[in-house]
Amino acid sequence: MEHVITVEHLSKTYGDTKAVQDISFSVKKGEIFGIIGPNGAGKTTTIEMLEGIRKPDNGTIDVLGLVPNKQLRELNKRIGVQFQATSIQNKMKVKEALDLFASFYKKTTQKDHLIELLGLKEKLNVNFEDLSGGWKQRVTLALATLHEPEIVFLDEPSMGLDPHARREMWSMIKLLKDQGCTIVITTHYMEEAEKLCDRVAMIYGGQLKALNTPQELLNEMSVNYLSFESEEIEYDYLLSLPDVLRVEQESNHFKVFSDDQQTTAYHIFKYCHEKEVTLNHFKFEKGTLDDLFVHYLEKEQTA
Ligand SMILES: Nc1ncnc2c1ncn2[C@@H]1O[C@H](COP(=O)(O)OP(=O)(O)OP(=O)(O)O)[C@@H](O)[C@H]1O
Repeated sequence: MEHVITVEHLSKTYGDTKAVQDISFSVKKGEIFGIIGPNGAGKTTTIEMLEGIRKPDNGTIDVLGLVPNKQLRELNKRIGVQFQATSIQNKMKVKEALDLFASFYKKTTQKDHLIELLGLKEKLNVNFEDLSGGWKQRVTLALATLHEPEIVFLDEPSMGLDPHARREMWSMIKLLKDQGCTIVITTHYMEEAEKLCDRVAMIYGGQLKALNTPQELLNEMSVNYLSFESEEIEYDYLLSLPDVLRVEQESNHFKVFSDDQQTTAYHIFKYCHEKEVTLNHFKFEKGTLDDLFVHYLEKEQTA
């Protein structure tokens, strides 16, 4: 598989803040690659170094055979960067914004196709300020892709969107992928990473903590759990059971993470039967990247 981005030992410090520390990864041609992590993890710093906007302190970056911060003009012909909605004039009509951005590039044969693809036709004469958040994001996505870039960089593209608009944004991004575009996206919405990305790099405190497909990450980490409510069962008892990795308790609601859910469930039911303890809403739950993330954060805090 061809790699379009290769990053080796990348670091960036602001004063005392180590924003990115010794990160290495590669992005494959045609994939949706997610950089995920909580606020302040180093996602924006990382993606902006790939875009050539920020200069790394250490390490190397190769994007389409170019060094981003040194060959920015060449790079900008081949990559697309989604601008923040705030960088577009409010009184500008959608059509005017598309025409303006198209004038920056030689190759903009995509314009009509994008209008069609992103469903922008009905909004062409609407002022940017009068669009909803979801439509604004569609427009900025179109502006980023007018020149048929090989890679598109999206920094938190569904930030502030309602769940419906967010799903629509995912469909748009998948359409771009279907056209052969490679997409690098930062997000702190774990559901977005799980549903949209082919592979995700999980960063926290500027460090790369994990890199894999969302499914493999979940498989590796045993984040499936038993969920139930009980007034009488004890946290320490649950934690003492064989195969149990950890237990989360919020008042009478328990999540029991186990290497062997069937055996753990058997022990819990047997105990409850013998002690006449009542369990409610017992379920076998599938873990999500959210659970994986909490797991990582807790590991960090106890380390
Ligand atoms: N220009 C800057 N000057 C000083 N510190 C900065 C600068 N940019 C980012 N930082 C700090 O570097 C760290 C990483 O920030 P960054 O914006 O890359 O993280 P992020 O994961 O994108 O977070 P968010 O989701 O909140 O934007 C944070 O501690 C942040 O405060």
